[in-house]
This record gives sequence, C-alpha cells and structure tokens, in this order.
Amino acid sequence: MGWPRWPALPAMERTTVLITGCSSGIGLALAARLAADAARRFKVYATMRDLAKGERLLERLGGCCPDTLEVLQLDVTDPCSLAAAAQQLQGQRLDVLVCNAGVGLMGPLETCSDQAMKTLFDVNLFGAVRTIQAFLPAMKSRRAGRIIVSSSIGGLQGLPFNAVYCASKFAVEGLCESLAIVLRPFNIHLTLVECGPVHTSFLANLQRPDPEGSEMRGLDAETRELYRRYLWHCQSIFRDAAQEVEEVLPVFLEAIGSPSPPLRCASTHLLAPLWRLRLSNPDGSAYVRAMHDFVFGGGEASGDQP
Ligand SMILES: NC(=O)C1=CN([C@@H]2O[C@H](COP(=O)(O)OP(=O)(O)OC[C@H]3O[C@@H](n4cnc5c(N)ncnc54)[C@H](OP(=O)(O)O)[C@@H]3O)[C@@H](O)[C@H]2O)C=CC1
Ligand SMILES: CC1=C(/C=C/C(C)=C/C=C/C(C)=C/C=O)C(C)(C)CCC1
Repeated sequence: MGWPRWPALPAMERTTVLITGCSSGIGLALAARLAADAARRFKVYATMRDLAKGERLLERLGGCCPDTLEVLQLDVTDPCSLAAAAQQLQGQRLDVLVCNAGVGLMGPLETCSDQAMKTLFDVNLFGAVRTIQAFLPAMKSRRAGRIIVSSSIGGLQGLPFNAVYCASKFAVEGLCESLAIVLRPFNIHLTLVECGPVHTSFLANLQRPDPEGSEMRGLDAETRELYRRYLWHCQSIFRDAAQEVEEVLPVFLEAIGSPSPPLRCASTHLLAPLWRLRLSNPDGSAYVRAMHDFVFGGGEASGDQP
C-alpha cells in the first residue's frame, strides 16, 4: 500500500480508526492488526457493546494494551452509548469509521419472529445509520474521512432462507450507495466490504430454528425439506469454502489505505458467477432459477437427498 514501515509515526500523525463490533470476528481481528502495526501508523478505537469481552482483543495483542489502542463501550442500538463514544473522541480527528457490528438471522420466513426481525434491522441497518450520523458531521467539516461498512454478498443477491438478513444488508447497500453520492464533494470515501462466508462467531451467534425444533412444527413439510437441504449446503460451504478472518483483512486495509477506494470491494469470488448472471438478466428470473436449481437440485423438494 506504499506506507512507510519505519520509524514509528508520532501520535498526532497517526490515522485514527474507530471500529464497531470488536468483541469477536472481523472487528476484533482488524482492530488487533491495526493496533499492532509495526510502524504505529494507526490509533484504534476498538468498540464493543460489552466491555467484559475486551479480554480477547487484549489477549490477541499479547496481554497488554498498546498506546495505539483504546477500547470503548459502544452499542449501536443505543443512542446514549453512541453519544458517549462520540463524546470521548471529541476534539480528536477521526479519519476512518468502520461500521462492522452485525448479526444474522436464518430460517424459513414464517419462523422469523417480529422481535428477531426488529433486532436484526436495529443492529445491521439502523445501527450503521446511527453510527454514521454520530461521526459524519466532524468528517464533513474537515472535508476528509473514510467510512467502511461490513456489508455482505447477501447485500448484493438474495440467498435462500436468509430473506430478512439479506433485506437488512440490501438496505445497507442502498443507504451507502445513496450517501456516497452526497459525500463526494466532502472528500469522504465510503466503501462497502462484501464478504462471503467467513469463520467467525457469526454462525454461532445467528438466530436460526433447529430443523427438528418446535418453531418448525407449524410449517409445511415441503419448506421443512427445502430448509434441511439448504442447511446441508450451508454446512458444506462453511466447511470447504469459508474464508479465514485473516484472508478478508486485506480488503479492509486496502479500503483504509487506497487514495481512492471503490464503493464496493469483495473479499471472495464464491458467488461471482451467480452475481454476474443476476446483473446480466435484470428481470431476475434467470438468477432465481439458477440459485434454486443450484441449491435444491431443480427437482421437487421431496426428491433426491443432496
Ligand atoms: N462471518 C460471515 O460469514 C460474514 C459476516 N459479515 C458481516 O461482517 C460483520 C462482522 O461479523 P463477524 O465478525 O463475521 O461476526 P461476529 O459475530 O464474530 O461479530 C459481530 C460483532 O458485532 C457485534 N454486535 C452485535 N450487536 C451489536 C450491537 N448492538 N452493538 C455493537 N456491536 C454489536 C458483536 O458483539 P457481541 O459479541 O456483543 O455480540 C460482535 O462483536 C457483520 O456485519 C456481518 O454481517 C458479512 C459477510 C459474511
Ligand atoms: C456459495 C453458495 C451458497 C452458500 C452461501 C453461503 C453459505 C453464504 C453465506 C453468507 C453469509 C454468512 C453472509 C453473511 O453476511 C449456496 C446459497 C448454498 C448455493 C450457491 C453457492
């Protein structure tokens, strides 16, 4: 990326980066990577909603907190928590904001509770909106800054049994694409990072019904069978093709360091053929057919096992 490797930068010249969702996964790894930078080019504000989970980040950094790191409490669903975090940064320049906090929700639409859907949108969409709102005015007045948002391949194309999650990430895409247009004259670059499956706590944390559980009982047998097949695919994709967190970090580092980052950066080409098919057929029918046939084998739900 063309940055000097040595000597260490004086504190005032460091690039300041605030990241949400640093208790695990991508946020934790990115915060650790930037805070441990050999030339100390960054000052990292690693935020998390539950500070009791901060130990994992410190462990990653060898047990002590370097002067390149500050851990702050920030729950993106809580305006008071956001205001307090913004207050702690007041008077300091924020160069890069990484909206990374996110949660998942999987399963037949009929099983998604009102509460689960509201929580999902509150974190994935409104959480990103609130976080950007908290830090944008200062970036605008400086006419400089970068905003990086953890979106998903599920923000670009519909995935079976991920309807509400994809809806939240499609919304994030619309939010950011619209905002990027207005931010151009302010010299603020906005980048959406499109990850595919990554080995993090995401899968363990996501809400999903057990295919044999009580939430599925009222559901028709055909949908239950389709869901069972999807889970089978999902498991094998996570086993065989999911990326390690370290593999997706270069995409974030590029978005932080590049003089002119694009609106979208993908960490994986896993779904690229289906994505191209979706773009080449704007009415969407070819995509729906191809995804259906790929996942469910083109036959009836009660047909052969995958
Ligand atoms: N892993 C994957 O396969 C993919 C993930 N993504 C996206 O990447 C991002 C990071 O996820 P990933 O690292 O994989 O998953 P993790 O579950 O490991 O990390 C999610 C982070 O978000 C935090 N979080 C959840 N709710 C809130 C909240 N209300 N306020 C602040 N933080 C919150 C979690 O904190 P806590 O520990 O307190 O719950 C955690 O730190 C998400 O936006 C996700 O949608 C995109 C594509 C694929
Ligand atoms: C690759 C692939 C599949 C699996 C995709 C998965 C498992 C995506 C997970 C995405 C996540 C976790 C996004 C988080 O934001 C399908 C649909 C089975 C069939 C088509 C090819």
